[in-house]
Amino acid sequence: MMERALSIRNLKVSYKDREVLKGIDLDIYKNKITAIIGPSGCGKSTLLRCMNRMIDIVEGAKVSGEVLFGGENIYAPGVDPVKIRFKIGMVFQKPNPFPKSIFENVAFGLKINGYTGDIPYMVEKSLRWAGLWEEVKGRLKDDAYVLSGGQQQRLCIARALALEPEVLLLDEPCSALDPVSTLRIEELLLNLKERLTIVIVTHNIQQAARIADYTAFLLDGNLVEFGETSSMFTVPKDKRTEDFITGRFG
Ligand SMILES: Nc1ncnc2c1ncn2[C@@H]1O[C@H](COP(=O)(O)OP(=O)(O)OP(=O)(O)O)[C@@H](O)[C@H]1O
Repeated sequence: MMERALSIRNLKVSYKDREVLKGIDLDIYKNKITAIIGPSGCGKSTLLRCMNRMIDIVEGAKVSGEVLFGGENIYAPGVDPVKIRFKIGMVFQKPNPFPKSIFENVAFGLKINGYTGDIPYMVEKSLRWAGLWEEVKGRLKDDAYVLSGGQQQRLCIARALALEPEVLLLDEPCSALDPVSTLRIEELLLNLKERLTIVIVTHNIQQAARIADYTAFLLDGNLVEFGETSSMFTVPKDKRTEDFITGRFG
């Protein structure tokens, strides 16, 4: 049987009194790319934010159910969400480098984490993993904002990778990027899955088809269908999945 990086069990989320995730059960397999797709407002970002307790910082959000990581529920009492986020990293829609140098952006997490090893080595390694090293090696002291949008997004990926996470969550990481930068990120994710597990929220069906091993289709807070991308996109089990992936709604 395939190993799971995360197991989500009966996950429910409400904002104030409105339930937006209505009991999700979903397994995220190790060293695979899982895409979460569905129409706007169906709960994709909310589900992703539950996977590393980023949801904790959303005001008014109430979570019930379990997210098992290494056999332990990350919502159990006493679990430190900060530690969880080191192991389950996240990259957002809009590239959000810190107002610091390229080097310091990648080194930041290591420093606040009290890392005592070789920081320059880790910075180089992370930038290589993120496919950015060759482009920035001569200007590590430059401000991160001099980089293009696509490079900034790869820098944010490098920043997350520096902490050697087991899982990387990406919330529409390419939606602010041009097609060439988008393809570079996709290529990068395909290479990265050898090292870690990837979950990506995307509004781009073609992107899911290109890179995801598994796809989860959400609709109105429910998981309608989950399975191998290749079979879901050729023979969807549910009529609603078929309608969505053929562009009839959403
Ligand atoms: N902080 C919040 N407070 C109240 N309601 C929220 C909050 N965040 C999201 N919602 C609502 O919860 C529902 C699910 O939102 P979510 O962002 O998870 O969906 P999504 O599928 O990622 O949407 P999109 O594709 O448009 O980003 C939506 O109806 C949204 O308006």
